[in-house]
Amino acid sequence: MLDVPRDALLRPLSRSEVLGLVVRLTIFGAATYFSIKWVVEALDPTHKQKLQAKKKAEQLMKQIGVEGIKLNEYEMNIAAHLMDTQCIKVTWRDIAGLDEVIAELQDSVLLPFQKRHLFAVSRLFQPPKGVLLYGPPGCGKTLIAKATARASGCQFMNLQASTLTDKWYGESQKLTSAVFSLAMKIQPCIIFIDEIDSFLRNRSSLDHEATAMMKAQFMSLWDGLDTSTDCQVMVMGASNRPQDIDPAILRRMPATFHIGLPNQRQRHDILKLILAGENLSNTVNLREIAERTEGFSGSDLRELCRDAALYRVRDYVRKQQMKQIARQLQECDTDDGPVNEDRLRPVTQLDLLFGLDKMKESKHAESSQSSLTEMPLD
Ligand SMILES: Nc1ncnc2c1ncn2[C@@H]1O[C@H](COP(=O)(O)OP(=O)(O)OP(=O)(O)O)[C@@H](O)[C@H]1O
Repeated sequence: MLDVPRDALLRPLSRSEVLGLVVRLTIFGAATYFSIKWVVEALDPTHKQKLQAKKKAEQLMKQIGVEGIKLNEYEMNIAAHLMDTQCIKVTWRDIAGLDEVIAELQDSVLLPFQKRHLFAVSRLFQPPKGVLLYGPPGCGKTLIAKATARASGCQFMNLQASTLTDKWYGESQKLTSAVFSLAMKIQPCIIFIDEIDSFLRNRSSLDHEATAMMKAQFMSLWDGLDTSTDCQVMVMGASNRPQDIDPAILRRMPATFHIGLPNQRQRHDILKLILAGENLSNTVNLREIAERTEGFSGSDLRELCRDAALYRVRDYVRKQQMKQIARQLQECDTDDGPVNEDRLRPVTQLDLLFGLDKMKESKHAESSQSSLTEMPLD
């Protein structure tokens, strides 16, 4: 053991010794703090993701003109899901056959946002805090959400279920709370949740504790939007399976819009819009195609038209190949004109009918596959 003289232990420390001790303690404290921070960050698998989200969020916030607002780590994470509505290409004119839905949406959802001063006089005029777009896949829900975002002039937060659910224990709740606090900070804001059924589905006893808590918290924060009359935040959900949504959530979305499979008139309008600007032959009769596409969604119709348009490209390529072969056989020189004419023939009714048959076949195969997978195994 070190033999320290008793006097040295008992005498008071000099000023420089105290100063030296304080400096050493501060350096030790700082080194410990940064080492622990470094270890925690190294152990956190989401650290890199968080840094990227922060960078993206900062960039986005600048782009959408939100500056000078202080955000915490979780709000930064959520801010990465904001969309620059000026960059959204979809407008109302890109949606066919849904004029009634669009008019209703404009009156009940957009007007209160756009003419805030007129609506401020009464609580009855407040925009709905929840809107649900529901219907089969491929019928225009996402198109409508995008066009709403563009027309509203609001900030638009585009959330996927996984943004809030695929997180460490406890993180989901912090992120959920960040969704609402960020929306309040940057309001007016629409929080859009695609496939809201997979995110806020019927609560069951099988729910993980964290999921159940996150849902309860989401609802209570949502209710909180109602407490202030000048709050300009709205949740908009889209779903193919509204029957799977928790009834408590459905109650919070009083404005519902059914976007179903298009009827014959709507199919005609959609076909006209999709084929606008295409080189069509005089033989094309879109009424006939609309009549023969019962059960097709807007997205099926787009696929049909795409196939039809491709047939002429295929024909063009074949024709060019045939011409080339003929030239080689005749061994003639090139002054007969260029081999590559750059004009495609117009789309004909036959192309559309071929596209229709192909689409019907693939839909048939799809439905027989799904009926096979739905068959009980025993
Ligand atoms: N009413 C419509 N007018 C014009 N195009 C449409 C319409 N409905 C669907 N489409 C076409 O189908 C594509 C898919 O539509 P959209 O993504 O909006 O469907 P959705 O209902 O959101 O489907 P999902 O539920 O699978 O997300 C669109 O990009 C568009 O090309």
